[in-house]
Amino acid sequence: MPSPLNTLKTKIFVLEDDLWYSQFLSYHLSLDTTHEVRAFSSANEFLHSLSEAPDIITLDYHLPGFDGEMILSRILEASPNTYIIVISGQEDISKAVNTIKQGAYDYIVKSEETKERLWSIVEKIKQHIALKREIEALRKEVNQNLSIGNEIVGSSEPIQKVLKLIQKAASDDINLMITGETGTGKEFTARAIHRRSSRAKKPFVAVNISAIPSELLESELYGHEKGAFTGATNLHIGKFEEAHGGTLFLDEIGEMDIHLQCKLLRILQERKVTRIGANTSFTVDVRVVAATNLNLLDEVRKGNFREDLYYRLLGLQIHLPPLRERGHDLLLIAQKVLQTYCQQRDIPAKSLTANAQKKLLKHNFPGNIRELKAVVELAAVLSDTAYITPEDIQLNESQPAPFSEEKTLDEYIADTVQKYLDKYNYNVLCVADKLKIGKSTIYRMIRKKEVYMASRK
Ligand SMILES: Nc1ncnc2c1ncn2[C@@H]1O[C@H](COP(=O)(O)OP(=O)(O)OP(=O)(O)O)[C@@H](O)[C@H]1O
Repeated sequence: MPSPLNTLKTKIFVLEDDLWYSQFLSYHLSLDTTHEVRAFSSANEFLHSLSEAPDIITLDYHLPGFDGEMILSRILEASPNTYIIVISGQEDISKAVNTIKQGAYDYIVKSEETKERLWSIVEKIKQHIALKREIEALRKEVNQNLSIGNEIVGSSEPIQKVLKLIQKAASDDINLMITGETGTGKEFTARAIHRRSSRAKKPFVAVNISAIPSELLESELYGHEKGAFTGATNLHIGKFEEAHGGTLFLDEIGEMDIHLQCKLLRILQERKVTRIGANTSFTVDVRVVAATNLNLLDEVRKGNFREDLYYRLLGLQIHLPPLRERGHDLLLIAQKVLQTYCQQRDIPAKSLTANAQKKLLKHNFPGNIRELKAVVELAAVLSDTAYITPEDIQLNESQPAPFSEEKTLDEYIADTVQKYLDKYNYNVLCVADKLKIGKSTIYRMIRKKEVYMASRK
């Protein structure tokens, strides 16, 4: 069965002042019923019709009163995707070369063989066009599948903002800083961005800084030569080198030892890495995506994180909201996780009952998407039917919900003031204004150590 792409008509314009020859070409080209042929004897009328963007034009190069070169360039300007076949009464090799250099697809001299040559050129062009349309359709399909919204689902306002940033991050090569509580999907997001970036064909290398002892981190990141230190029995390629051309994801960057931060800053500035024990350095081209669940600016204030490194890494910042701030997105994610789980295990699809959904919505999910995923996957195992019921949902209720803790009113007030101080960079005047309280109240709370000028973790 012909593909729908191949059943589209091919629009062909014939520009020829010799009436007999024009009819000859048009008749011949119309023998294929998928061709839609239109003949022009006047260059003016022809030029006005270029907005119709024909697929193919046969161009008589020697129209009386018109310069063939000028018409050719007008066509290329007005309809750059049109294939132009120049037809000339005279054999002139240098003109043929020039027209093709200018952008014509082919050059035919009027002769006994014109009909056959024209036919085979048109067939070749049609194959090109079909291929182009197919590529275009595939590209659209791939882009749709790659649409970030298919992967990171959610319609809540915070997630819609995040999705916009992710799209920007994918189309630019700027460094990224992804922040958010544990399990909010920082690595998941970094991978999604990498897959959509110009570096997609190169590696994505993830390093969890907190999981590697400080004394090993340097060698892990930059590599070492054989014999560089006791125990270095083999050459070791560092993560920077491994990620060359691609993306290096530095998870929990806030946990990096302050001494190592200095070296990282230098490498990011110079883009050159020297393996431990080596005499020479080499250039690395990596996009660094740093992630943290700490308030890194706080760490800077406390002297735990270098300010210069902070700004070097910052680039574009994407903050992933916790699940409890994503409203009903939680259910969309749960359904997606469920669908993926069932597909991967080749088991019939399951869905959440209304009561199961309510139960999920009531839970606080301190472990965010990681916790939700574990809960939903376990529910899929426990459910014996096509439905997930509340009984299948096993929640770890030991974690208190944020406001379920019993506190005095003063403690709640102090908490609120602290949150505002953290949010507004410890600007007391601004916080006093926002909360409609006196600034002296805040200063008193600071003196009494009820609130702090840097957030307590
Ligand atoms: N939008 C999402 N849709 C489906 N699954 C997700 C999504 N975001 C994250 N996940 C899944 O949740 C789990 C945790 O995600 P990830 O490791 O990216 O979180 P994180 O913020 O980097 O966590 P941590 O701070 O602990 O390193 C992973 O299994 C990941 O596949």
